[in-house]
Amino acid sequence: MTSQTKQPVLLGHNIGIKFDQHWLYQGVNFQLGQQRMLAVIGDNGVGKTTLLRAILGQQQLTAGELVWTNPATVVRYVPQERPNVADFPLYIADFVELSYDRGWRPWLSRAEKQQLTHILKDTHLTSLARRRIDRASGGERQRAYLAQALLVNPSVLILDEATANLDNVAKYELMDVVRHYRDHHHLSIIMISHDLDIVKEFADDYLLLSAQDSEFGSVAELDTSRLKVGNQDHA
Ligand SMILES: Nc1ncnc2c1ncn2[C@@H]1O[C@H](COP(=O)(O)OP(=O)(O)OP(=O)(O)O)[C@@H](O)[C@H]1O
Repeated sequence: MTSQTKQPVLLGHNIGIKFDQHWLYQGVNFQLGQQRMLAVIGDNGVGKTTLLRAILGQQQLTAGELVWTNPATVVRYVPQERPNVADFPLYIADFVELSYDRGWRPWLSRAEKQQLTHILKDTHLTSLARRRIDRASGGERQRAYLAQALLVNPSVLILDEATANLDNVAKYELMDVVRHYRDHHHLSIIMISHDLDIVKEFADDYLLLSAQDSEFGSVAELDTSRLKVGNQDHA
């Protein structure tokens, strides 16, 4: 069975969102397939982040529904890199392990330590584990956010313009790790991006949001003439 014929992880049916009597969009249909990368694209202000917020349960839909095939799906989020946001006096390894809910235990279990070591290696942070996060480069910090999200073995990862503000090398380093987890760790991904090069290189499917006629399809068939976006993420 190919990943396309597997049961989808998330279905969006006839979704509409309205603020102050104004519809952002209506009749939006899409699906997130297992081990697929879905790019959410569209003009500034069309409502991409609002849709992600709905997927994360932080925004009510005005119409339609979002259906998780498995309601216990573990979802994690990687934000946009913002210079000076990560102003923590923490080592990268300590920052990454903040994901663990350790309860009353001040230490990590052996399995947790092994998982941390593994994730730091996969995100190319092993040699940087004792570097302070506030002194890391933007690309390193973004990989630390990614490592933090991956530490708890999510089945869905949401990237909100996660490559914005990164140089080309750092963008591809980050997305290569995401792709590896899609292919080898059963991860499904939803990413907002204004970077068409990244979308074409890494995404399988796209959801083009628009006030009039949103469109869902395979990236291989994406007609880029409908897009105003360039190949650069914006801040
Ligand atoms: N809670 C809210 N109440 C009223 N309007 C809102 C609310 N949340 C978002 N909006 C409006 O909805 C529109 C879509 O916002 P959103 O941030 O989802 O767009 P976007 O496509 O992610 O934009 P960008 O590409 O610029 O990041 C904007 O005009 C925003 O001001």
